Amino acid sequence: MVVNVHQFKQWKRDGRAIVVLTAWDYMSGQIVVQAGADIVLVGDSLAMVALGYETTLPLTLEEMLHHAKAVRRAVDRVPLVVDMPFLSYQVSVAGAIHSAGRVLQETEATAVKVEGGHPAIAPTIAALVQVGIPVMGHVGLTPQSVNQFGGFRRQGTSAESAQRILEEAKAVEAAGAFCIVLEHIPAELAQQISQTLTIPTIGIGAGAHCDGQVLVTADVLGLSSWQPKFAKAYGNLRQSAIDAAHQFCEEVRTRRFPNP
Ligand SMILES: Nc1nc(=O)c2c([nH]1)NC[C@@H]1CN(c3ccc(C(=O)N[C@@H](CCC(=O)O)C(=O)O)cc3)CN21
Ligand SMILES: CC(C)C(=O)C(=O)O
Ligand SMILES: [Mg+2]
Repeated sequence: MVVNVHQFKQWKRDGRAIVVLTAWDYMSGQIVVQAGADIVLVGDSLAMVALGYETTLPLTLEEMLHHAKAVRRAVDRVPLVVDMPFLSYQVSVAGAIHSAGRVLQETEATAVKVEGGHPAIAPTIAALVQVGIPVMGHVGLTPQSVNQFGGFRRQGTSAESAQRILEEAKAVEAAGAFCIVLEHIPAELAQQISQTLTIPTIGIGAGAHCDGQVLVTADVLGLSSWQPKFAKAYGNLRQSAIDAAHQFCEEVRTRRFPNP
């Protein structure tokens, strides 16, 4: 049965962990679907993982649409969430509806994800939900604010900023988001937010008390050239791939491939 986004609230009440994995093309989409992810996220981390940028900021809406369409061809029965790129939703509420509407229309995504909370983004989330676009929120380390933060730094480490992030999370829920990503914040803060909200929290570098977890799939596979400290590699695909490609190079140079 196809899961709809509202059922995840019941999963939270049941204590059933929600697993989110990212994808950036057809092949990575197939891999995470076959692995059994509950939600596939076309994260704007693809700017760094698949396109080689140093931050997520250069990714455009057009580029995201291109990647999300490829992922969609691999994702059939699992909810597909697409990150709204920097500048595609912050300028105005009407602009956000237009951008997010294009994502649903052109990629057949189930929902979009936007970074931030109160006061700037919550009204935008409410407007998207009102026109029928489900929204996943994202607070804490919101990578599109990397220049404001002065690096990909852990957020919510002072009492004041922890309070602000809690308020943002509440505003995101009140605006109608169906779930919320908590990124790179102290575990105790993530626990407090998870206990306060009725929508599920999806942690990344936010401790063990979130209702679900997300990681960038390239990190999980051990495929990334670089990954955050909080990520865990369950494989070593990068070295396996280099070894395989290197073996091909050697066999061609020594005339062992192709065989007669
Ligand atoms: N491969 C990959 N995995 C990710 O999880 C990920 C991306 N890319 N790109 C988008 C964002 C960026 N993320 C990041 C990136 C770096 C740190 C990190 O290493 N933070 C250091 C401090 C860095 C600094 O001060 O500049 C830390 O100790 O908190 C954390 C999250 C998470 N996201
Ligand atoms: C890591 C997740 C939450 C994300 O926003 C991304 O991949 O861009
Ligand atoms: Mg993102």
